[in-house]
Amino acid sequence: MSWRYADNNGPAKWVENFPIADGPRQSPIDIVPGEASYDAGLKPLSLKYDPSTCLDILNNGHSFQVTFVDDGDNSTLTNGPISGTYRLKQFHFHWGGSDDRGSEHTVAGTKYPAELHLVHWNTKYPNFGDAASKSDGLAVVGVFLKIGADNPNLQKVLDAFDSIKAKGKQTTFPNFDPTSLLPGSLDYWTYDGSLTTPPLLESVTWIVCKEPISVSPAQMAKFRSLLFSAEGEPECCMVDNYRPPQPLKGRPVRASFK
Ligand SMILES: NS(=O)(=O)c1cc(F)cc(F)c1
Ligand SMILES: [Zn+2]
Repeated sequence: MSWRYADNNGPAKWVENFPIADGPRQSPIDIVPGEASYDAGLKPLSLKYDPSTCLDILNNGHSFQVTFVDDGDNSTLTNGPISGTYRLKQFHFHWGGSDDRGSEHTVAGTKYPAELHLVHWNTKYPNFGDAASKSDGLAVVGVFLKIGADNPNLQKVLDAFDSIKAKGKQTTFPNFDPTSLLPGSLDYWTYDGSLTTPPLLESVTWIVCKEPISVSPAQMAKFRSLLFSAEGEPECCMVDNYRPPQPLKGRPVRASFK
């Protein structure tokens, strides 16, 4: 099914082919800080990434993603709200057609221009695909991007865009350290949710960082230079590739900080 983000194939239509879109633990959500409950039992996040596991960068037609070798425990997430070890599989972003929108999660209704997702899978399962179908299979760390100073670490990713402009294009992307994209504080909110794109599987422990990282207006323009379309197809700019907030349906949102 060729889902996208336009009126005819976007988030409001996904339920036709993916009925879980109306499920009990869908993502993203609007995070209301005043309604989150501080949980002193939540541990700090332990993110330990090995740049040598960074493999390539790909335009998959919905976003671009940087993919990692995940055949060992070289790049992992432990502690935080999760138990066990989760391996980094890929990271990708969601962004808007202008700086007033683009993030998937919102904070008391505030939209950020973009949101980074670092996707990890639970090593109690044999691989990512299997984990993605389990209620405790995935853990995604979300980081908001806020307009401000140029971000030199992000620029390394943007510099690869000329090679992956169209859907299906891929190029090698060695030795990138995703730690360089994390904010100074790893204070976070956490709740049980889902993939925010089809198949919308309800297998994600969401870990959303309170502190954003910076992105400059020129860097945001670079995000918008990618295409949803493949070579030879009519050019369609890759923008507004975000799902809006979904009903909380009674789920608790916990904060790791006061
Ligand atoms: N956008 S997201 O992080 O929820 C996500 C991650 C993933 F690995 C696959 C998906 F289809 C969606
Ligand atoms: Zn995502």
